[in-house]
Amino acid sequence: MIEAKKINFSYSKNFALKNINLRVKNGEILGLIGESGSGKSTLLKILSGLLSQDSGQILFENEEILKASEKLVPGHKEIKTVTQNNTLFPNISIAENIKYELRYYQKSYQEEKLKSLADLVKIKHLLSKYPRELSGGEIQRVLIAKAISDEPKVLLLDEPFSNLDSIIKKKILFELKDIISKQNIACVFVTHEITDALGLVNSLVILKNGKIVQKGSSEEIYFSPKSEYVGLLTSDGFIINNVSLLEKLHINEASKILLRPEHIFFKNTGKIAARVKHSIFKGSHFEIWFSIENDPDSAYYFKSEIKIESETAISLDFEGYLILK
Ligand SMILES: Nc1ncnc2c1ncn2[C@@H]1O[C@H](COP(=O)(O)OP(=O)(O)OP(=O)(O)O)[C@@H](O)[C@H]1O
Repeated sequence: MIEAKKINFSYSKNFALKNINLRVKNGEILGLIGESGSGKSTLLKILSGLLSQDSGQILFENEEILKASEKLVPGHKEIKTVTQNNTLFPNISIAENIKYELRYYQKSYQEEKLKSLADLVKIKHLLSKYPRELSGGEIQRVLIAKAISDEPKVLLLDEPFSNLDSIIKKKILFELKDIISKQNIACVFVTHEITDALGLVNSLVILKNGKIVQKGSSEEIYFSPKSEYVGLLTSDGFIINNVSLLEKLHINEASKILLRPEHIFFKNTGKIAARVKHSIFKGSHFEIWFSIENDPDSAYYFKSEIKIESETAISLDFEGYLILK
């Protein structure tokens, strides 16, 4: 288990992490989400022992770990981090790069482990190549294999899947979740792609300007965002807080709502008159962008199985939108 207690840290006057408390149990994944510059990577560096907090503690298996400034070699051997940076040795093969992590084990174990890791992240065909011969996504898969090779107790993932194709990414995410649960690893997963995180994590922490603004399960965060910031971070959506517009939309019970595409229904008998502006082909569906008839500057979209021509007059209903405080 890894835990952060009352962590404070600042680089300068411009940015600070403030009173960060979080805990990740063994076998669980905590998703760390926040806009660019909110402090996700900084927090990960503190958790991994690469950066020293100004105050507060990091506990690993209930014991405080030394700060980076208190150690000869920063970091912790049971805590592995994967970032987007290529940290492979350039002049040895991919197989040798991975086996380097396993250098204290017998040769037969190294070979066996290499084979199972290569199967897992689909890099069998790359083992004899050199890092310079690999694409960005292939390097990321090798880095993941390296990080989990020595079965760490804590795995910190800083957007390590950003270069992967969607199908292989999903496959690796599911398999990684399985490994984390079977090997009882505590994992913190930083991502911009909230859709990657929602189904993967056991809990989510949302950061804004170095502060935790909401914690909870994916469902809690998605269905009960405490603020505009959290609501818009977790999915596409529109904030409506203009009273006269809310009235025009027949929404009387709130002064601010989050309207997501899934809350908008195309109905012949809908209460709201709208006009289609664009139909954008998205493969599995069309994004139908429209404006409200009596507010021509408004721009919202819903998902539709069929294309609807621009300038078509349609009627809509809004159901299930979230009321924001
Ligand atoms: N070494 C540094 N020295 C000074 N300021 C820094 C340093 N590293 C990061 N910062 C600043 O600290 C803030 C938080 O940066 P951090 O990289 O933790 O954000 P992030 O949430 O991971 O962002 P992103 O999603 O863009 O990677 C930013 O304002 C950044 O400019």
